[in-house]
Amino acid sequence: MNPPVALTIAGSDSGGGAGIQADLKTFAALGVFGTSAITALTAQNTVGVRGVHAVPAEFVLAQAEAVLEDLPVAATKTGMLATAGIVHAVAKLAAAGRLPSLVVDPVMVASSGDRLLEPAAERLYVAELLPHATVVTPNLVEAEVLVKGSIGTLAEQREAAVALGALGPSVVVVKGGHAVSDAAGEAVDVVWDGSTIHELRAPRVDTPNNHGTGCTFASAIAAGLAKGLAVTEAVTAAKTYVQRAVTAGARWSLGAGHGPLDHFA
Ligand SMILES: Nc1ncnc2c1ncn2[C@@H]1O[C@H](COP(=O)(O)OP(=O)(O)O)[C@@H](O)[C@H]1O
Ligand SMILES: Cc1ncc(COP(=O)(O)OP(=O)(O)O)c(N)n1
Repeated sequence: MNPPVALTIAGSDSGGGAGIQADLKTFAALGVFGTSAITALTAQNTVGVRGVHAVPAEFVLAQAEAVLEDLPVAATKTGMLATAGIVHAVAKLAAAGRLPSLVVDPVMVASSGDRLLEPAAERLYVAELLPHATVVTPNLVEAEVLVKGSIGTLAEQREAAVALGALGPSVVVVKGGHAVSDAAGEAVDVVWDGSTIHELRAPRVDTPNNHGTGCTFASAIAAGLAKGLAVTEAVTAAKTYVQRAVTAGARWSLGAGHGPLDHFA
């Protein structure tokens, strides 16, 4: 029997911890056949991003269309989209109904602090891409940019999730890997499912090896959707998967900075 197929539209992380590399490892670990459209090459390691070489938007589309016209893609995930041109092109594809079960991880800045998205592209997420998302998964900083407000408490994280829901996605997850003041010892993600809010909590793993957590979480959601899970089930399963990968990756010592997760734990 054929495996389910998922497509990731994201950037390459030469260090292997985040981006396309994390997405494809996640898909494979979860029994999903992964395909990709690469938006940018990054010269990156666990310490930081040394350079970004964006792919022209037309060639990102050419990759996605080559995959979509041949393979039975059941779920899609976007990560680093790099430029306003690429966000616009991907949004047009989504608006045409070509990107099934779309998980949008609005990657803006790496954990090292390096920018991964042109500032001019931020407003296009709101205006063009989020209305077509099945799930959007901003971290706290990305949620602050998208809702134009600051998030310092769990109550504000919840308010941001509701505000993002008004922008069009079916489900919103405001991730709490970057702690808020009243979530001591836990990584708390706030989920708005279209009508109600709930929290996904897990013990915060004390480790520097957290590079690629966001990419891994969003791809795990896409993998769950490709396998036919309901959206909130896919989100819950992704939280369990990322917790396992962070916990196992904490045993590793790869690189001098923020090391990768163990996707095959
Ligand atoms: N140290 C940690 N321990 C446990 N879970 C974590 C940790 N860091 C991040 N997570 C989880 O990983 C997922 C990605 O979150 P986050 O790190 O906020 O995203 P991003 O990588 O986009 O900044 C979330 O489910 C979050 O709760
Ligand atoms: C090519 C590329 N894409 C995305 C990221 C960011 O990864 P993410 O998992 O969102 O977060 P950090 O671990 O970097 O905080 C990246 N670094 N490179």
